[in-house]
Amino acid sequence: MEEKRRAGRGDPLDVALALEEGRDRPGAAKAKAEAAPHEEKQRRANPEGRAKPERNASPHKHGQGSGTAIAWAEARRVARGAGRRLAGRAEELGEGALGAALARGLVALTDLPAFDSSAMDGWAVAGPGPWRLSGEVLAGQRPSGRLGDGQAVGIATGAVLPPGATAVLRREHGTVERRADGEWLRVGRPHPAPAPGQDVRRRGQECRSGEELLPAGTVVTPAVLGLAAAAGYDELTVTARPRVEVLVLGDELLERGLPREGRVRDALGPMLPAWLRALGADVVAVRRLVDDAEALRRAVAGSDADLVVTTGGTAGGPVDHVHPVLARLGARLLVDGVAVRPGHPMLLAELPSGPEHLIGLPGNPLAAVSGVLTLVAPLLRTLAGHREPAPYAAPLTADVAGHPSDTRLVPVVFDDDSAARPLHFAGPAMLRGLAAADGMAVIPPGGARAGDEAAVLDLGLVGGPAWGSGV
Ligand SMILES: Nc1nc2c(c(=O)[nH]1)N[C@H]1C(S)=C(S)[C@@H](COP(=O)(O)OP(=O)(O)OC[C@H]3O[C@@H](n4cnc5c(N)ncnc54)[C@H](O)[C@@H]3O)O[C@H]1N2
Ligand code: MOO
Repeated sequence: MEEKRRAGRGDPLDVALALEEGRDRPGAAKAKAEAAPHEEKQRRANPEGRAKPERNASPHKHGQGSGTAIAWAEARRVARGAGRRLAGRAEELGEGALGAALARGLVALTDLPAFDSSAMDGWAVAGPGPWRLSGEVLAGQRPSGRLGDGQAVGIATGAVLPPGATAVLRREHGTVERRADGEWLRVGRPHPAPAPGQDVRRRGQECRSGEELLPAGTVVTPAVLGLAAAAGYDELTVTARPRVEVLVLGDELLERGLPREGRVRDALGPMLPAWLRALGADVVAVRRLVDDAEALRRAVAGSDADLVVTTGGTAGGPVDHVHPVLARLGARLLVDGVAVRPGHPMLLAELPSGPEHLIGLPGNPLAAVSGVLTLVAPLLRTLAGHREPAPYAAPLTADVAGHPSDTRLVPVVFDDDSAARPLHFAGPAMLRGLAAADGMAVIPPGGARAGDEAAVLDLGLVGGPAWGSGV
């Protein structure tokens, strides 16, 4: 009871800091789970799930308990609905297409297999044995003629079945006898005679020409490349990759060497581009900017990307320039703060000119990742034409303390039974938990108990398979 009251009254930042120091408080989680409304319940109670009215960017402080934060699930919906699928374009069939989404369904350009062929090395036979044996047909060759009943020809796996052949006898199931009148093939004991059609791959077994093999929106994986090649494609029509520019803000950031004199290494510059590519983006530039409003304004206004992602400067500190710059650019804030920990100062803005959207990720590295999962991934999926991944849930192995009113995203690893074990070192400024994690569990306001099913966001495969462009 005491725990419950403490948690209910606690400053949200206190809770975040307690977690950052690894002082998870399972008791508080239990108590609050009973007291606080579950986000999903709130959503059901408001099935419309409408976004808060959009606001023009204001130069004033945001994301610091100003009351503008929207629920986590709502923020994802707003981000998903903020853009439109980009146009399709032809892409050579190869690694360059990996990670893009098919703009049209993949329709077979041929029957597969394209012809009747042998599934085994052995002999193509016609009718019942013994068979008089002559010649051989290898993969890629045309058979020289028709087989009559009682005739056989040597055949390799994948070779065209000669017309008239009724079955294939595997090499290990037959014996060849040399006689004065030629070579004769018999079924070797104890094997049965091949049934009609045995070990024959029939034309069209896998698909008929014109059949849809994969729907539009399928992400191009290595397997899709293989299937498309088999089905006759030299290029694919894929949805263009959203062009994304990353602006890393912060005078305190170092590109190399050890942290020193109050400065820290930039952890986001090396992390975000690969992550964004895995989400289907074409990362056109990563720029580090000093904390200067005019430099930021020029960089945003001058960008020709579809989406600009900034890191840092989202809060209300003395050199946090993102809000004022958006206000100067006449941006509309679609999301200005999200009820999620970490990451609550994240924002999504629509710009009147230049890049269509800007997503401001908080500077704390795990908070930035929370912004990637909450705003960037849903928007990129829409722009890139990716389908929504199937959600999945896993039981938690331990109680997880909740925030009184916000969703928490907590790094977890799957154990041998596919249960999710919450990791320590999950404070907003930490990456140690995340780097060891398989996913991020979504902990509703109030927390969750051991055994509760928690939704888990995949990390390597955020929002779909992680096939980057490789560049
Ligand atoms: N008075 C308040 N202050 C803060 C609040 C609040 O509610 N009231 N919220 C805190 C939270 S939560 C977050 S998250 C941060 C978000 O701040 P910004 O987006 O403005 O980020 P910065 O101030 O620029 O940086 C925060 C922190 O992260 C470090 N950082 C920034 N960029 C990087 C990078 N690329 N690699 C590694 N580390 C980075 C930076 O040095 C700071 O330590 O605001 C809190 N403050
Ligand atoms: O809690 Mo902040 O949003 O560090 O991430």
